Amino acid sequence: MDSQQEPLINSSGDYVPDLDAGSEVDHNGKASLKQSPGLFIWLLTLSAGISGLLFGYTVPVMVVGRSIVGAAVGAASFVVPLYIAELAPAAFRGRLVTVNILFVTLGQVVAYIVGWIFAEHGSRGTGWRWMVGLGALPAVLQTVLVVSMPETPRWLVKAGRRDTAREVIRKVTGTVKDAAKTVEMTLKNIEIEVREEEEARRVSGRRHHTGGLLSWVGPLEELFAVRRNRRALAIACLLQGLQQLCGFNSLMYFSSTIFTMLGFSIPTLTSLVVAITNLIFTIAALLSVDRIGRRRILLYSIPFMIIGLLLSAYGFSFVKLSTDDTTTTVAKPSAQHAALLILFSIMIYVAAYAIGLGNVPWMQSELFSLSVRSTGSGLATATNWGANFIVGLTFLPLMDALTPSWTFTLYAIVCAVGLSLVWKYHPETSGLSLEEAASLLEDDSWGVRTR
Ligand SMILES: O[C@H]1[C@H](O)[C@@H](O)[C@H](O)[C@@H](O)[C@H]1O
Repeated sequence: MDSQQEPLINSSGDYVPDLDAGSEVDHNGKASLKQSPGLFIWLLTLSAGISGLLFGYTVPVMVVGRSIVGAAVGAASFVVPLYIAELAPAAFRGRLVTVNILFVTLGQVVAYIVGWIFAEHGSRGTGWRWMVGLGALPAVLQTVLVVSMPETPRWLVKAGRRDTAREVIRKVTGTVKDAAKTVEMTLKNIEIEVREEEEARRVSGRRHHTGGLLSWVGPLEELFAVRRNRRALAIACLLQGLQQLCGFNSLMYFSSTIFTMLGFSIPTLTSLVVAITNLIFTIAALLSVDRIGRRRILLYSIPFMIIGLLLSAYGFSFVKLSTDDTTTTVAKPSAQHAALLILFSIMIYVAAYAIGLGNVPWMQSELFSLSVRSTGSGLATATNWGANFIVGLTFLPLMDALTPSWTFTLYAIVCAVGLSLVWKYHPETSGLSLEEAASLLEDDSWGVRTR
């Protein structure tokens, strides 16, 4: 497999199903997260994909296998944060969505370790099959757990199952002070929003197809026809696009290639440093995102990403490299300081990413009102995987064509543009109920207080 096939296999398929999954969950009371056939399709595709990777002997079969796994992962990456956001109490929503990302980053660390163990000690012929096959274990665990999970209260209210919705809210609220009052208020807010949306739809004359193949048309129309929905979509896609176009996953996919070029003796272990930094700072985000706020945490962290990228660009200007990953070009001793500088600046970049851009975009569902929440989140997730695909495919060619220094500078420019757009358009949504957060985008300043 050459360096061009590798990113193709890495990203193929991940963004394909998100739109579909979006309409599956919007459903207007006809399907649900748990009962939907989506779950079973997801499981089937995941098993089929993993089998393709396990038993495939040619690159095309592997691309197909990886695409199928990608389809399942794409759907899950959008449904899981949406489900968490709809279920979580406002004060903990950011933290709970970040728990999901924490497990993603933990999974990445485990994957690196498994990869390293099989690369060092496994058989050359079959070791890689174990690497991909072991991915089935967490999927099976997830399947077992999903069966016992409740529907979200918002879906239940829309489906006319008010008492069950109250029961779920009660369970989630627990025994906090004034719990009974909180439960009734939450339920009332959801009901008001559902009623207002039905009323708005009636006035505008828009009709939603309930269920069936065309169930995605109504929410899609409404997403583009209503100003606040368009704004929500613009912000969600901006963040998801930025999360990938800032270049982070080129480090995830190619850090061992980069560290080999820099002359580190065990590049897989050095890459592990990247994954572990990501994990540790995602924990920091978990502890602070609801307190600091989504907007502020992005405004504080993206400048450090820019600094990290520019420092690496500077470091790369001292090292002469070849991006051909089949040959190991050991850097001269004079370049060793530059290599350490690059490692250090990459860690600054990764830490800053993990605190902000790594997780805030996944809180996208709080920007959308209920009727378009899953369609909007689906489109934004598709933007994420689309951008991921582009970055995976272009990283090595860019390193060749522009030099590593300019490639990292380019990512810094993307971050700077993103930072200014976040400053201008991203409102603070932390601590607000989903209903309050979505209504922020009504006003002309997009809910942004720039002071
Ligand atoms: O939020 C996650 C996380 O930051 C991962 O580390 C990254 O690989 C994913 O692309 C991103 O969506």
